[in-house]
Amino acid sequence: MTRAAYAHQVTNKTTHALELHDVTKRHGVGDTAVTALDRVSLSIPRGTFTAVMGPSGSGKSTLLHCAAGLDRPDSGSVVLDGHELTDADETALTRLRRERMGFVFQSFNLVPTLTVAQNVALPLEFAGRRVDGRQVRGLLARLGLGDRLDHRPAELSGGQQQRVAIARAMLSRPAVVFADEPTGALDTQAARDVLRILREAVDASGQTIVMVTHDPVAGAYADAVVFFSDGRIVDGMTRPDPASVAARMARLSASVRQSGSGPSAHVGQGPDALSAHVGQGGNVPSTHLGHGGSASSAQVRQGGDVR
Ligand SMILES: Nc1ncnc2c1ncn2[C@@H]1O[C@H](COP(=O)(O)OP(=O)(O)OP(=O)(O)O)[C@@H](O)[C@H]1O
Repeated sequence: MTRAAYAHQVTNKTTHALELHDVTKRHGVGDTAVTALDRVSLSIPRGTFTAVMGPSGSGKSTLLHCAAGLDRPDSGSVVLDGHELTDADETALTRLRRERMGFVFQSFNLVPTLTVAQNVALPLEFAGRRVDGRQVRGLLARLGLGDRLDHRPAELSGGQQQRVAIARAMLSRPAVVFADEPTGALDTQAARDVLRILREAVDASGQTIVMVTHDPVAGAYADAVVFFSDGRIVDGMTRPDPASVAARMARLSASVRQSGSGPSAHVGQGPDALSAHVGQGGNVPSTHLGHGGSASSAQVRQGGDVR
């Protein structure tokens, strides 16, 4: 490794949990090929909560898959917790996922035959690490499941099952928790409980969370929202509130409907080469959002618009 590359990794370790540089991912081949991510750059500071939003088909899931090493970009680089994923072989990726990432899915993905406590301990056991029963019980108690340790998933409500999945994702204090529509299958109250828990994990424990969601209320629990359209980051918002997020989403969806697919669906100021810098001021590291290219850049200030 060159000295510059080493310096980059060290810097990255102290500031950003996740960085995507100029990531492009195409699905399919020939005439039917789709560019799901188009030179996307994104830096997520440690201890922050980022929501990824955008119309259906805009590339959110592909982003999550590339960021978690579940899918390989065609070009560009992904660095998670200081580790370059794009160079890693499958064994190394599996280890990185087990040791440094947590996952929360819409459908909970709990093992039905295991108890709550066993489900939570499972990733650590897979990783061959010691499971501290006290830590498992303490975490579940904090998530309001202290009296459900020996229940099976089928004996829990949807919201309770998702809280188990969150405990499972967070037990090992991973560098990043990826949440894919974590409230999609929940009623309003259970969804709020889950979002509050995610928020608290960031505020109290410094957890880094990247969450894909369609729900403006969910997006508003994040520190920053990154808006996708046509495989590009086209907008960003810090200190989001549900009404502003809903308005941006409506604008994006209308723009996509008007223009169909293609670069004209791009929302934002300036030409195709848009980058948005989402900053929080002071010493808080900023989330840098960019779409590759050279021409224009934009700043999102606290709670403000891209300019
Ligand atoms: N395996 C695949 N083969 C071919 N095309 C794909 C594949 N996966 C995704 N795509 C296409 O890539 C684009 C981005 O898809 P992606 O699932 O990332 O979008 P999304 O924003 O997560 O959508 P949704 O909100 O509907 O889940 C879409 O046009 C989709 O049809």
